[in-house]
Amino acid sequence: PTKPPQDDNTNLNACIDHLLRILSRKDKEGFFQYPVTDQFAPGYSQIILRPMDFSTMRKKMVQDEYANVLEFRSDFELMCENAMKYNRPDTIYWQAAKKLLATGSKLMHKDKLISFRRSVE
Ligand SMILES: CC(=O)c1cc(-c2ccccn2)c2ncccn12
Repeated sequence: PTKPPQDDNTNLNACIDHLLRILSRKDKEGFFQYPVTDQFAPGYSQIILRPMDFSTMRKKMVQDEYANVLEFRSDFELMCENAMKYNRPDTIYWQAAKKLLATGSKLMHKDKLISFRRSVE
């Protein structure tokens, strides 16, 4: 008999947890693990209106706030884009964000997500 469909987020959260582990492991300096504070980054909260970081993504996952992987990917892209907006291109933060974004785009490429989705159905 086929497995009954799990209407909870078990499969989705397992997939997001897997992606979170891979992506946050790339952030060796720990720049993206927690919310950026104004004391580290003067004026940050005035410039970046939608802050995002790995700990917030994990919290959203646990609270079942992601309906699919694309919503998770949007938060990941927002986190990288925030860093490339607030910081100048010659900073370690900007360069780390660009590198991380490239890794995430390859990992969560649309075609990959479609074939993965078909494999778990
Ligand atoms: C991600 C980011 O923009 C960032 C992280 C940090 C950060 C993250 C952890 C410890 C210290 N700084 C930061 N500091 C100054 C300016 C920007 N940042």
